[in-house]
Parts: sequence; structure tokens; C-alpha cells
Amino acid sequence: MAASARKAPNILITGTPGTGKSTLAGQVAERTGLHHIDVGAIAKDSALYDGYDDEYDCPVIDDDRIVDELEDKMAAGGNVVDYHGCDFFPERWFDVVFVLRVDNTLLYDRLVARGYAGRKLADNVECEILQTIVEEARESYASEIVHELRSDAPDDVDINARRTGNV
Ligand SMILES: Nc1ncnc2c1ncn2[C@@H]1O[C@H](COP(=O)(O)OP(=O)(O)O)[C@@H](O)[C@H]1O
Repeated sequence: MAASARKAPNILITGTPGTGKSTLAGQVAERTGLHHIDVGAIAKDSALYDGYDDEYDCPVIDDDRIVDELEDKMAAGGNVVDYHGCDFFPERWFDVVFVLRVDNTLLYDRLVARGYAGRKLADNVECEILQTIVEEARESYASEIVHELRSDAPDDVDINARRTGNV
């Protein structure tokens, strides 16, 4: 379905784990009435997994089944989707893509607070340093719809929610 056929826009909020995607998506949903789709939670609730990652000690999501699961909702529009990856979603789904960015030291502290350690902690901080998700977003979507947002301080949540909710 073309973007113009949707009754409301679909927004993607992506970024390294811990950058604040769920926090921001929740605020945007509250302000706008858009439906918050937390892809990680949907994968968990419906067990849309395709194996287990022993190194990171977590299940691997099944991209194809996630896309199938969300297709009807995305075709209808009016969703704010949050996930730490973005290259497997159909490009046509999104009207705008926000990539959250955070200072590396702040991210480190947030991930430690979440219980990340060792390789999982180091790889996620490296992901932010190397701008991996920014590059993934720019390779997957038209450059004019991809925007980076800083999410270092609590005030940024409100600033970003206003900006994100005004698309
Ligand atoms: N702008 C911000 N400033 C300070 N802390 C934040 C900000 N955004 C989110 N947080 C905090 O950082 C942690 C990770 O946020 P979360 O929304 O779960 O990230 P993600 O969904 O990207 O993994 C949470 O403890 C959250 O309260």
C-alpha cells in the first residue's frame, strides 16, 4: 500500500539498545494516539523466534514472521514502531525514521543498569560508536526521511516527543 493510502503515518524509532526508543515511543503514542508497536515485546509474546544466540544469551527474532504479523496494522497506518534494527522492515511501511543517538558513556551506564556485561555490553557500546544503526537506516530508507535525534538527558524525551509527534 502506498504511504498516501494510509489514514495516518507510520513512524519508526530505531537505535542501539538503551538509547531510549521504548521511552520515546511510549511518549509519542500518548501524545498522538498512534499505536505503539514494541517489536521485541511482540516477538516475545508470540514467540516469533528463529533460534537462540548463545553468545548474547537471547533468542533470535524471526524477521519474516514479524513482518507477516505486523503487515495489516502497518498497511492501516497510525503506528509508532520501536526496534533496535530496521533493515528487514519493508521500506514502504514508514513515512519517517528517527534514529536515537546517545553519548557513549551514558549508554554504557544505562546498559550496565540493565544488567548487560562482557561481550554484550562492549558490542552494544561499539554499535553506537560505529553508528551502525544510523548506517543501516540510511541504507534502508530514503535519506530525506531519516533523522537522528539525541537522547542524552531526560529533557530530550520531551523535546523529541514533540518533534517526533509533529510529523
Ligand atoms: N533521554 C533520556 N535521558 C535519560 N535517560 C533516558 C532517556 N531516554 C531513556 N532513558 C532511560 O534509559 C534506559 C533505556 O531506555 P529504553 O527506552 O528502555 O531504551 P531502548 O528501548 O532503546 O532499549 C531507561 O532506564 C530509560 O529510563
